Amino acid sequence: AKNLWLFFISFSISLGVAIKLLLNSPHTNSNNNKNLPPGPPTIPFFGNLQLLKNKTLLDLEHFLRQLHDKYGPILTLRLGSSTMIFISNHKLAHKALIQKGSIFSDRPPSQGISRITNSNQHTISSAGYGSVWRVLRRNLASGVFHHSCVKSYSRGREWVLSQLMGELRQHAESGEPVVVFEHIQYAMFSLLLQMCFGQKIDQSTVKKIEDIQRRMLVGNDISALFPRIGKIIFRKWWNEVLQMRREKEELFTPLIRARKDREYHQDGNGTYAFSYVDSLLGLEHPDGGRKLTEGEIVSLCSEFLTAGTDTTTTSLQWIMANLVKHQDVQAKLVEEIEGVVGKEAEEVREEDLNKLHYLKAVILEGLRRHLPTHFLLPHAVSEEVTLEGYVIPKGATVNFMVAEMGWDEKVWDEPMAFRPERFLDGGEKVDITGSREIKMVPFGAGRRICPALNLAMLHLQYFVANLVREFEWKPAEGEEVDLSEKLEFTVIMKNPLKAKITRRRR
Ligand code: HEM
Repeated sequence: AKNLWLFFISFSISLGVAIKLLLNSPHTNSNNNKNLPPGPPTIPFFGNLQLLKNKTLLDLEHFLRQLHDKYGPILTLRLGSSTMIFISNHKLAHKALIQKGSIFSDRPPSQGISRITNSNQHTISSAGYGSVWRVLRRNLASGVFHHSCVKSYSRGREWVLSQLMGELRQHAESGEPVVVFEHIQYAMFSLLLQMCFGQKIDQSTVKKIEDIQRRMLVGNDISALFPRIGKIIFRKWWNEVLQMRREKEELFTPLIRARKDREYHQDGNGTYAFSYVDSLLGLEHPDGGRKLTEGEIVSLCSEFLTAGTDTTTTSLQWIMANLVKHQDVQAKLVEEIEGVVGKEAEEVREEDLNKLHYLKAVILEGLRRHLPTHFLLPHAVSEEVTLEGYVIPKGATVNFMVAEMGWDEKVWDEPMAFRPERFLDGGEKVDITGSREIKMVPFGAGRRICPALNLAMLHLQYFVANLVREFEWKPAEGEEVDLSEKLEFTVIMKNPLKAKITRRRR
């Protein structure tokens, strides 16, 4: 069984999703007589074994869709003693995440090896709703992602963009089709590494860190199935993960120590004002005011990189694929950009982005139609609570099917079409934070909303604008853009986009 709910990967997965959820929600037998949300009949002791037939999260999603048609927008599934609630409807999600946000913002406890990789739930995404989470999240959201701090990385973004453009120009000149995913993934990774460690990192270290992050993500945490004895039964696997963790510490620790005694200033040469590590080194742990340990900082940096790269890269690829498929949308976007920056400008600058309304509409449509994470990370309730008259017991895992919400025919006109115009003036108004109402919430909503929402939007706008401004994107010869989905850590393109690019100006 796979445990890609280990961390961000809760978005991905297989039949193990169900099993892992079981482990995340112990001691819920006492829920039998409560008025839980409806669901299919269960087999005593085992629960809904049909869940296990779903090999991937995409299968599970299809299965859940059928159940929602039958039982309504909120349903209960059980596996063993675990209770899992699934919510597919935007109004209910709003009630839970916003109106009852203080109760629905907890996380299920981590099991197995994930306790080691997240330093005992000392990362933002894994921490329960309490003081550790609050301190870590505030540090990231209002420190590192503060407008002025994000702005101080604009030179980093320019540098990464120029590297990316250099690689793509070679393809344009040779006429070789480009598999854009590989290039944007590397670019996004180097960008986040700079923000994390405050310095440009050489290519071979970037590759090594990328590799170790990936290996840890795809690993199977079988040990989580048997929290008490997993370490003994799956000794080999356990040791492998510990070894990977050591490798990660060896790579990260020198980068962390390098920040310890330095002045934070921008020297114009790739050293940036204030990095994530700098903020963590200055942070006081809520338990007794101690500093964070190096191990905890490693886990937090790792979370930062994982959370930020796959999500953004996947979204970028989906958006570019749609621009290749819908040449009219691409042409309209180029026209808008050229109207704002002029035909000969070197690049689309960050200051220009706010003037590009169609660009924003294209990004939003990309996020609505091809959400990289079809589910939010699993939530839990901090106390028993009622929702729509149903009891949500403490210990249950609450899962929000956010992709479904963006495809709801009752909310969206022709939801499966790619039509950015819907977001233009006079079109469908949307608040992607979901505070007022939920229509599409690619970043979640409420207290656990993605703290990097603005940064992620900036990255998407900046890269898409520059990619289409510099090159004309067409399908590679003999290829069609195939929008089939495949689940890895996020929902990616089954057949990665292959495009032929030509420069728009010399
Ligand atoms: C297109 C890009 C992105 C998307 C679609 C996205 C989406 C999400 C979603 C759906 C969640 C879960 C919310 C919940 O459980 O209710 C989340 C959480 C989180 N994201 Fe993002 N994200 C993106 C980029 C980033 C970036 C760039 C970073 C950091 C560098 C980041 C850091 C985090 C963190 C730390 C959390 C955990 C928040 C918490 O539990 O309080 N994300 N994101």
